[in-house]
Amino acid sequence: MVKLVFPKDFLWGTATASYQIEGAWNEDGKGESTWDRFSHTPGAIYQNQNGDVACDHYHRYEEDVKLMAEIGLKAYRFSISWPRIFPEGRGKINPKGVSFYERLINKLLEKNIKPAITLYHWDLPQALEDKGGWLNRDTAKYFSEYASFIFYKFGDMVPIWITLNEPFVNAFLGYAWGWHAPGKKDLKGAFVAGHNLLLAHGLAVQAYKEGGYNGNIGITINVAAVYPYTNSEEDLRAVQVQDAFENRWFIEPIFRKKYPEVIWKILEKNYLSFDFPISDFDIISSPIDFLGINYYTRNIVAHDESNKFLGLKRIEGPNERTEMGWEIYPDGLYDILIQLYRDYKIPIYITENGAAYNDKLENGKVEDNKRIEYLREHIKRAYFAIRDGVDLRGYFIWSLMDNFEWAHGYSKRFGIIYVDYDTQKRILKDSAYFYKKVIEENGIEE
Ligand SMILES: CO[C@H](O)c1c[n+]2c([nH]1)[C@H](O)[C@@H](O)[C@H](O)[C@H]2CO
Repeated sequence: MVKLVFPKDFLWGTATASYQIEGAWNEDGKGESTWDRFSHTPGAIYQNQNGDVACDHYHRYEEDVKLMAEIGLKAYRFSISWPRIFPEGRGKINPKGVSFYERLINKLLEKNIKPAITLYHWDLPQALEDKGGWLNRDTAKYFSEYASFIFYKFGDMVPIWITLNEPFVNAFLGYAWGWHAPGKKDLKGAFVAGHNLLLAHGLAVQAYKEGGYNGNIGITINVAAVYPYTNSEEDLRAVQVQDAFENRWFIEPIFRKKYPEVIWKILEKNYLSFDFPISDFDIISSPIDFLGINYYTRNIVAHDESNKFLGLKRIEGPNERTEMGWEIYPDGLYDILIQLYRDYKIPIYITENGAAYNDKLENGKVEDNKRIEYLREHIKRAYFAIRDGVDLRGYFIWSLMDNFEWAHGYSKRFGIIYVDYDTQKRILKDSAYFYKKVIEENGIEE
């Protein structure tokens, strides 16, 4: 067996998000978030579950950091709950919220685990949503105020900063299709929300750079490698359109100061015009230090004129799928890494990769062999991408522990740590021991 050894300082981590693990939804002065409101709305979430308690990480963070150290993590990606810091989104600060994150960061540093902070992972202060949320351009300014405060408090303690998690998902699932908070259904509004999210990103990057902090800042984008159903001209064009919409819409403004032309033309054809000030793109394209990508699966697309927006349809792939119904396609990770590095020549972190399986706790163990296989195959593709020239800096498994999977509630388990929600007991799955070995050996058997 050939050993695939990663670069010496390659960062092995896991990822979580505040609303999905913290609980304490209205404790110690925290303000309501859009996800508190959305998950309290009957019918929004599987079995009307919510994140009120989640993994109770707010109270159990010390135990959780100990488990991270037991696995040997080099880094831990987590998000800060904006309304836990600014209950109303801006103005009054909640000192108990600041103290929680200060204690968490110090615990991580004590264990030599690098904190990687996501400033915003979708839990917007409800008070700002009440003023229009991401449809209101002022929210971008409020975000930069929030970010500036967080940088002021933790900027010299934290080496990796991510402004936003997946603006595409927040904008389109939250403002176009109604599947996520705030549950709106307006396609034009989703593009406006997406633009204001990018503006918020750019303002936060400017604040970070003006602060002279010594870490790195970037953004996390969800990406799925795209393949044609056939090699027909029409299907090849469908690939271009899908790639531009789902992968590049939030990347091109940062690196090229404009939205992908192919989509812009479709919007104009559908009478969706936007008067985004050109000066916004100078802010949005403030130079970042890395691109974070979340990769889970690929898309196969075919031309479909009955789809009046993008003119395409998705085709199910032939391979095995995870509990989310997502096709397992590790080569897609290699392909998207090669494509993105070819186009933007910027350091990349895989800020999320992982799989949901119907894990069973039996005799105190969780034998999640399918997840181990999923992780092994994707880690191998990460290695091959580095071998072939990609400046890949790190890999974060989604997720450290089972948690609240948005509209699916607790029905999908992504963790390498099993959470018994009745007792809040944590049990390392076999995949945690697999990952411990990968980290110890800084590599994997081919
Ligand atoms: C296509 O998957 C997306 O890129 C994606 C998958 N995931 C995500 N984004 C989010 O960043 C996480 O909060 C989810 O818990 C996680 C698992 O669903």
